[in-house]
Amino acid sequence: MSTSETQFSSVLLDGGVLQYSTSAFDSTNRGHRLAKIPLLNILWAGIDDKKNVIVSLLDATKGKWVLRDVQGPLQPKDDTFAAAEEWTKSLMNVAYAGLKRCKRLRVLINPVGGKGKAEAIYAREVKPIFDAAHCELDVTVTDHHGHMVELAEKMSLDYDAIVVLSGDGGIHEVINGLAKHPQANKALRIPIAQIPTGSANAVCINTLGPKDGFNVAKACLNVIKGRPMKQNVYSIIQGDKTYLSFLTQAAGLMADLDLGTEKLRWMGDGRFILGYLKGVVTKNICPIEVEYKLVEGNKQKMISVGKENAAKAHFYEEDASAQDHDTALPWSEPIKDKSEGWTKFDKPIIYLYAGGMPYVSRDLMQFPMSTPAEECIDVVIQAEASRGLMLKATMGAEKGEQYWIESQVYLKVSALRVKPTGRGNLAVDGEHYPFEAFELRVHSGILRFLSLEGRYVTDAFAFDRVPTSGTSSGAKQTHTQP
Ligand SMILES: Nc1ncnc2c1ncn2[C@@H]1O[C@H](COP(=O)(O)OP(=O)(O)OP(=O)(O)O)[C@@H](O)[C@H]1O
Repeated sequence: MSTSETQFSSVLLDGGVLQYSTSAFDSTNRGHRLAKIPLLNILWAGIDDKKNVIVSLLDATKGKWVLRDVQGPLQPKDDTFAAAEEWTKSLMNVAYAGLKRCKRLRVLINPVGGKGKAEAIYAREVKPIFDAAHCELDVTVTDHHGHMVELAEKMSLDYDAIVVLSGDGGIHEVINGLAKHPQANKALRIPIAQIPTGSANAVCINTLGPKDGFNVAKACLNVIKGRPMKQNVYSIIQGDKTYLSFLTQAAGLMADLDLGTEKLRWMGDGRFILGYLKGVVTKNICPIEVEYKLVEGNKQKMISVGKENAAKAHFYEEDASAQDHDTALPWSEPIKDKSEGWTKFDKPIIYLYAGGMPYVSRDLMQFPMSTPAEECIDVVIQAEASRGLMLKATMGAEKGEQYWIESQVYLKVSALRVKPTGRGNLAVDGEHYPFEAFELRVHSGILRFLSLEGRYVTDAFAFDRVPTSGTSSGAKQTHTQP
């Protein structure tokens, strides 16, 4: 791309970066700072009514992400205008290469999730960024629990993405609403993105990485520039009801710590640590029987596949609109294989935790082997262990180090059955569910989350760690093989 020889002479496009001297746009700026902005961060380039060239961008050069308009007046010569127009068009082409511009967004805001600041965050940070990218916005603020289910169930399907300002409970409601939509197959294929305004915000932590998981501006950039990434969905059949889940199913300590700390939402994700410590002190045995269909139970084998998958992008190649939307939803078909191929877990359990994304919160990478690509769900069963070992499991939990603890059984399964034998808590995607028997199945190729990288960002996990002997070797897990 050529640059204009007028006031754009110091603007360069080099290696995917827009590089400019601040004086090129702003003659009042005497600093002449050299700014380098990745093309990814360019939201818009154009010429306004007053003949100002404006480039809207997210500037992260000083650590904090700031929405910035860099602009400069055109010189009153026709050829300058033509050159500037060509320049802005070229910049837009490279900044949006292969991507749709001016996305139509269905924005749903939960005003009570997390610290209860979603509406203020939307007005102050989110809307200005979406406006700068010329997105078309259709916004609703929820007014009761379950409202997102109702909105998703009835929504028009004419959107490029559903943007959820909420925690993971909001996403859970959206997918369950979409599943009830008269055109559920098509509805569930609309890409979903989260803006982190809940407590755990696992969708953001996994797709943007733990460092940027609470970065609202980057989450907005993901909405604008992200592409649909594969995301498994799990059907949970409980009695005569079917629910969908995308993140976790927890019973025992891990459910108690989530549901038992809901009144502490003001603490943000700190409430989960408090809940875990309380659970270690009481160390209750979870009254459940667990059966599963094993896909892989060897931690070392999982590591080699996991490492490969973690480095790849898992974007959908096909156009979502080209899908056959008339096929029956997979979970509406009856379960055929009632009895064959199931393995029963035969030890006392402190908790059962199944999940489809590595991070369940910023402080806990519970499922480091989880990738968007596999047709299975990762299951962790914490067999009865000493309090010391359970506390040890918190050390390095943000890097998934508890994976190596032997008493933590780690499995990849294609189906899971849980049957309570007493009283307790069941949390699905962090939401409260009846503590009753359920069966879970895995479904791939339906749901899409927006992502910039096409993978879960698990760089903190040491895939190349050499197992040592002793309580944390983990590699000796063999009793779960079929
Ligand atoms: N206007 C509202 N009034 C009351 N409850 C609401 C309203 N809107 C949404 N909710 C409920 O708020 C609950 C919590 O939402 P959400 O899960 O998104 O936040 P969180 O629990 O703080 O975050 P996370 O799930 O990331 O830990 C959900 O059960 C949802 O139904």
